[in-house]
Amino acid sequence: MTRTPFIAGNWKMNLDHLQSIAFVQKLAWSLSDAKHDFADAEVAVFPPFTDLRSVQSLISADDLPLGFGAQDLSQHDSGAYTGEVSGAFLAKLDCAYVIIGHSERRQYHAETDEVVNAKVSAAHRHGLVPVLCVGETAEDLEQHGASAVPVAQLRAALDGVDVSKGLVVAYEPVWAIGSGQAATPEQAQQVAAALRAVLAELAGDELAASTRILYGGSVKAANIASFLREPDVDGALVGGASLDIDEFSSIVRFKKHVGA
Ligand SMILES: O=C[C@H](O)COP(=O)(O)O
Repeated sequence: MTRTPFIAGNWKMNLDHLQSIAFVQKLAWSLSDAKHDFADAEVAVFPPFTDLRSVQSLISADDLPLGFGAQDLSQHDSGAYTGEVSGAFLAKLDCAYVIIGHSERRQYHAETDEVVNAKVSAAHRHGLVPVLCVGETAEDLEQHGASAVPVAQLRAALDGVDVSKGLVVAYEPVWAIGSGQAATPEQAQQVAAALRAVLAELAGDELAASTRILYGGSVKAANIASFLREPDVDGALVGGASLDIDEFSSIVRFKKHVGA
């Protein structure tokens, strides 16, 4: 089973819609450099909602080799939910992916496992592939080890969910996000393997073997190769470094062939 490596750039709350146009143009130019072969990696950016229309137009008009998605969606499809954005609207904008359950949503917006679960279903209703984030805090790590909380979050998020409708999992230890202190590749592998075992239990070996599991948390050009060498790590969800075109391009250029 071959899994195409996936490098995802989560811009978080950075770059307005005008900046996003210049950024995507420069990024596409940087990635088109023929000296570097990145053809085996799928690359996607996750801009703020307000940039999506601009990014969509640019990617489609210039046929750029970039995917894109949103950073969140509502668990509801429409109605009196002021400030929320429906998966239906994201699908209309050609989003392929949507990040769900990022630790910043869990922490600052009180998103529970139940809400995350409802959002995964909402994404599937609209044909979007969830990039489902799970990860332990420093306290969790100390008290329960690395895998327990991410595994529990994955089980809760997928309760009643048909994984065959599409899924990417992102393992992001909370303490590694934006800290400059990435997890070790060994820890990323250990947790990714535990997550894949849960996927096998819930959805069968074939789906587990074809589902991509990313690592996220202080990924940069200097450490991406060490993560991608691990057999169960299929790419990265990149935050800060995705806002630096040279750095992000260098990350993308580390390609990897997973499986056989
Ligand atoms: O979604 C991305 C993660 O939160 C990682 O962020 P970071 O690369 O800035 O540590």
